[in-house]
Amino acid sequence: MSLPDKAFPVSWDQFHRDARALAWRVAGMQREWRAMVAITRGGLVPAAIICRELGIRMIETVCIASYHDYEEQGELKVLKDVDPRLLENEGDGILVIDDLTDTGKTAAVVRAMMPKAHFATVYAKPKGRPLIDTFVTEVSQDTWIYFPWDMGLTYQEPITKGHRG
Ligand SMILES: O=P(O)(O)OC[C@H]1O[C@H](OP(=O)(O)OP(=O)(O)O)[C@H](O)[C@@H]1O
Ligand code: HPA
Ligand SMILES: [Mg+2]
Repeated sequence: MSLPDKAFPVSWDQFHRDARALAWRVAGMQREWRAMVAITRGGLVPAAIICRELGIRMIETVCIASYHDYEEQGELKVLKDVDPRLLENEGDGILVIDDLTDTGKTAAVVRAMMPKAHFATVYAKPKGRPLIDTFVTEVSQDTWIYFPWDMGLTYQEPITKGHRG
């Protein structure tokens, strides 16, 4: 696996704030949503925060698996489709949530199922941006976002070493 040029680590607290900021943006549209669709697995976390803020109680998933490393994404497999009732009117009135869009491939697969759905992600990279409607923070394409559920507390070397005498 090649290493990313830049790292963007996100704490739980920051993720909660950013997901809430996304909820504020979507709330500003003043639309009634028929349902929320979370793109698993990463979309489950912001979906839980945003459905609470927007009062949405009909939550569905679209389950997608892909092999990922920093630069390459393997083939995408849809493991579970959305309920066919949500596909009515090309997905109009459906709010689709994911943690981020990177190359835009995941969003494109789901967009093909529901072309009129509203796509919202917490973070976006430039290639994925055209595939989604609303996001909070953009990071450069050569940045890897480290989510809090993928991290743990570890010892950090001092920035300047050699203080032990
Ligand atoms: O725009 P893309 O290049 O398609 O990348 C974005 C997708 O990649 C990550 O999911 P991943 O496939 O790693 O699976 P996970 O959500 O189960 O962790 C992320 O949660 C997005 O769904
Ligand atoms: N971080 C975590 N998962 C990802 C990313 C990222 O920057 N891009 C695609 N999947
Ligand atoms: Mg994902």
